[in-house]
Amino acid sequence: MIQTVTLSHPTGVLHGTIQLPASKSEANRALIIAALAGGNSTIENLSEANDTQLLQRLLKSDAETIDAEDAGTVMRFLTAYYAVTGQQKTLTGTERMCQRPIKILVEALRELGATIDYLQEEGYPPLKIKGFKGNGSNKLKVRSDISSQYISALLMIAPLLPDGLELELEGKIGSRPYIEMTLSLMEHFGVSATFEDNSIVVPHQNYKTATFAVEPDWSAASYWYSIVALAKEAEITLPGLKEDSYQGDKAIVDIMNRLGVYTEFTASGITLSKKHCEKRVAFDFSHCPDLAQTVVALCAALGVTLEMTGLESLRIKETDRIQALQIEVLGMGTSLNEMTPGVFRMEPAILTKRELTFRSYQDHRMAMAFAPIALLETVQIQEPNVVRKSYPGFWQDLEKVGFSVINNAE
Ligand SMILES: O=C(O)C1=C[C@@H](OP(=O)(O)O)[C@@H](O)[C@H](O)C1
Ligand SMILES: C=C(OP(=O)(O)O)C(=O)O
Repeated sequence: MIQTVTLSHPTGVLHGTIQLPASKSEANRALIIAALAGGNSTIENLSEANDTQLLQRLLKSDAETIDAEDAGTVMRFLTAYYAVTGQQKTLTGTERMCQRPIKILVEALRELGATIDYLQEEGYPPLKIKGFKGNGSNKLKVRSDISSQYISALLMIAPLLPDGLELELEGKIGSRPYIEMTLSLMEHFGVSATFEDNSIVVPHQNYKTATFAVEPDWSAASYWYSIVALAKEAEITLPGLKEDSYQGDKAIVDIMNRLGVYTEFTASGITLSKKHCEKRVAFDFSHCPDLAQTVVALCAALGVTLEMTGLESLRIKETDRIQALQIEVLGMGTSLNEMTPGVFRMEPAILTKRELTFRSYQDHRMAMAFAPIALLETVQIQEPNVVRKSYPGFWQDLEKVGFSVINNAE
């Protein structure tokens, strides 16, 4: 039996204030660093995202077998955390998590002295973390064009290594703002590092306890930008969002300024309102990959010609997000095609027949990206519970601004 949610909006007119969930990316870094710091740090506004609630539980768990479920940062960050703290653990996850590569991180940790075995396929979870014997190595070359999470995981444990760590990043540095977020949170907890060109140096040092307040999630804000863009009339206030945020997904401000949404920064957050929308846009998602689904769904709904680069990392996330998008936009009468390697293009819809039932592929961002289309016509989203990963209250927030949200089982 497939659970679905049926969405519509009676008027297309929306005004309201929405308190976004806290950033799971910031929260999960703060949890790992606070655990490495020892003592009693305080993390304020900890995210209600399942990825964060899960990590908080697992860090307190004495279990030998740890299930990271579908949470990438939990899997990657805990692999490094258990290694450096010498904890013997079996680390597993969902079927999809065991298809998300982790070889780059495991090989780096092995070079530093960790003993880690693959329990099934070489290069993938589940892992058996068996111990750590520092071997004096503190210089690593690590590929940075697959996932920044490997880099962030190594950086957070780096100050505990006897001689610190010197990382040389090889290849294109993807999702760079997440690496910078990691270094910023490390600094907040007393650890200094340098990041010049493709080299990051973290001397041996101790973390200090601290108080850290997690910001509201800019990735979650992207769905509210889409809602304003598709509304007949709208003014939505999102308290707590800051222009000088640690989060790279604040890039949504400039992206959506071209797609019909104006952002006013106020002392208490941001207020979104409608403005002119361009008919042809091009964006590079190399440093904000989690925004791509939001933008594809919106441009398909608006009939905007969209060209995109920087989508490589989407293949190995909660689902193959490129393939999922290519399938789902077909139901909207358009297609997303790779014109040349790495360059994707989507033209305005040419078909009028629209089958607006969207699959979510066990991916929270597929469900949330396509939901705003309910402002144009009734939409069904399958497996709506996937939003718990980052934004458990998403459907309830839609109801706060007048959406009809009907849960049903097909
Ligand atoms: O470090 C993080 O918190 C994240 C990094 C990104 O992954 P990649 O670095 O694999 O692109 C992003 O997609 C993910 O949602 C969260
Ligand atoms: C890819 C994501 O998260 P993770 O990699 O941590 O599973 C996401 O939240 O879009």
